[in-house]
Amino acid sequence: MNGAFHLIAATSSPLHSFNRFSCFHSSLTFPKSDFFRANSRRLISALKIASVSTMATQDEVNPGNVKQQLSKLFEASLKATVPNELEIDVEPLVAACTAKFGDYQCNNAMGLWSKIKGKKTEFKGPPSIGQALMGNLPECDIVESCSVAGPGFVNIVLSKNWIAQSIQKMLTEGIGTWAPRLQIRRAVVDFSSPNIAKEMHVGHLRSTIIGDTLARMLEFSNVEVLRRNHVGDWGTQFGMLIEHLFETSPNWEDEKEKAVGDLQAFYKESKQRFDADPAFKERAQQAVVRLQSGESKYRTAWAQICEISRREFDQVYKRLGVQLEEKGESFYNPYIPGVLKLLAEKELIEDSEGARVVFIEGKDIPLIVVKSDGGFNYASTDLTALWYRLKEEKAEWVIYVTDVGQQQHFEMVFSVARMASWLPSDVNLYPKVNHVGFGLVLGEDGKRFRTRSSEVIKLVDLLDEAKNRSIVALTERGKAAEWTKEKVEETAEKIGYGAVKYADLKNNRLTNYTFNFDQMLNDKGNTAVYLLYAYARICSIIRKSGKDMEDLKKTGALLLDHADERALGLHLLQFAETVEEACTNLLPNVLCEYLYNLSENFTKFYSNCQVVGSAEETSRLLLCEATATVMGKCFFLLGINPVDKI
Ligand SMILES: NC(=[NH2+])NCCC[C@H](N)C(=O)O
Repeated sequence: MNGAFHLIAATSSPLHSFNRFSCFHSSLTFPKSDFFRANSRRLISALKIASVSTMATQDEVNPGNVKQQLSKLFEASLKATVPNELEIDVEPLVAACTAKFGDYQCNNAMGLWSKIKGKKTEFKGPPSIGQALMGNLPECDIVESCSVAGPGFVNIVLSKNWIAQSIQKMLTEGIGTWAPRLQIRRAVVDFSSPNIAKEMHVGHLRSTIIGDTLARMLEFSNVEVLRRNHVGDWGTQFGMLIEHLFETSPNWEDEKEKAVGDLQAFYKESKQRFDADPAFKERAQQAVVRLQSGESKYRTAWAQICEISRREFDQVYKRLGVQLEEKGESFYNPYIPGVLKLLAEKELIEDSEGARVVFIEGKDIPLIVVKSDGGFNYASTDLTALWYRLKEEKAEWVIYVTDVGQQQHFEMVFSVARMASWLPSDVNLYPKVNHVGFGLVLGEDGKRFRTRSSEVIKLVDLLDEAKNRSIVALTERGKAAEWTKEKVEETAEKIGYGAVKYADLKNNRLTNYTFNFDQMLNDKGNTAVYLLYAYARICSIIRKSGKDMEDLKKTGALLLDHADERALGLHLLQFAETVEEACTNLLPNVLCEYLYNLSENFTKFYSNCQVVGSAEETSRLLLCEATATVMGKCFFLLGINPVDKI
């Protein structure tokens, strides 16, 4: 900002756009319309407000976030437009748009009109408010021109030089400068969280994939993320497992894994005995008590069973490249009595039919925190875990990724935390909690995704199949002859696992999604395979140019003269606000959609603008580089490993 403010010249038709730089520098000349004359004094004060507020908030605003930057400008304009004495506080409503009059739109006029209608102002309706909002915009480098359309929408055309400069700045300073600015420092993401001794199923796969992406987006936003695997390692099922182990393998301690064999089969056997044999059931219940009271033999057997499960889970995490830190249900167990005491002191706990419960306003059923047999349950553990995360780990945002079926459970746990004042009553304030629910994974028959014999699908097998199918596809493309076996395998893993992740993430997470290998591994359409190919193509354009990109970034200039260059540039610049939206609203599909559109924009640019060998080669190579940088970051945030050669 150069300190001098430009005012805007209005044309006779409010629908007609005008050039923002068509007026003066140091002297203020007002447009001829009556409206602007009547408002001249307020315009000047608006400009003063604008200069102050921009300075005061400068370092909070993300330089890559267009929406945020425009909102700041409209905030100043709103302050100037709404007479102070009305005491109306309005948030700027700025959104990207595809209207032919602009790139962004400010939609405040109608809402504002409904608030001031009938009051004494000079406004005659939404269009005149729109005009004023436009007229009161502070001068800036961002906007090229504005116009008012229909019921007061202010359309904004961004300056292509500003778009180009912002991209070039990102190229030299790094894409980290476009990261969201969140108000928090530490978050917990509770995801994956399978149950020990049971199969990790496709629901856990969804949780793992979605949770990892959310954690990555938060980490990109410079938030410290505690990636928590809240494994189910403390249920009553351990009584039957341990008892079965002792009875079937007296030498279990020496035999270790051999004693258990296949954990799922072992679980099934012990469950069958538990259901069929009352004497065994009795012994199993005794075993739970002895385990929970800390008897060493029982603890050792428990740890051994957990270890076997853990190793199986790790095979899945390793394939997916997902980091998690296990703090299972058992971790919180010693803290439960203390936490319940805190709740009791606040008089939140009551006796009900032998159990201890918390009644929650607006809910028909209470949250049971101590069962009638005196034992703790899933809810007592989750309440305690939440307390621990907020109070001990000092997390400011706790996010739970599970299927939508658990929504009610989490709503109740969150309500109790609010009743205990661990959380503010305003759900939008930090510390904050969110349940990130997701729908079912369906098979092609439209039913729950299972094996033909209706067993739970082993995730390792599923991922292996994605990889093997990718090897077949690469072989068909002649890569097996061209590349080493390792390279084929590595590429197939990236494509295969990437395809599974993307197929899940691209849907709105709340909807059920159908698992279909043919669809997700198709190289056309909105798939990871298509996107990975697009990325590899861009890398190869840059490689084949033979230019030193680091050098070009410093010496070359990026211009966006062709319409398709401008469209691609604008889309690149919208990365910052998109990732912020995906992250704050916990919606990875928003980022997927962005990535797909980016690839489409690039294709259009590349088919209409010659890159290598053209007069604009330097600028266009920089645009290719920026596209590869943003795409690469999107892949990273989605947990997909790109390949630069396919
Ligand atoms: N804090 C939590 N409750 N996290 C989710 C746990 C998911 C649970 N183990 C399940 O498999 O359904």
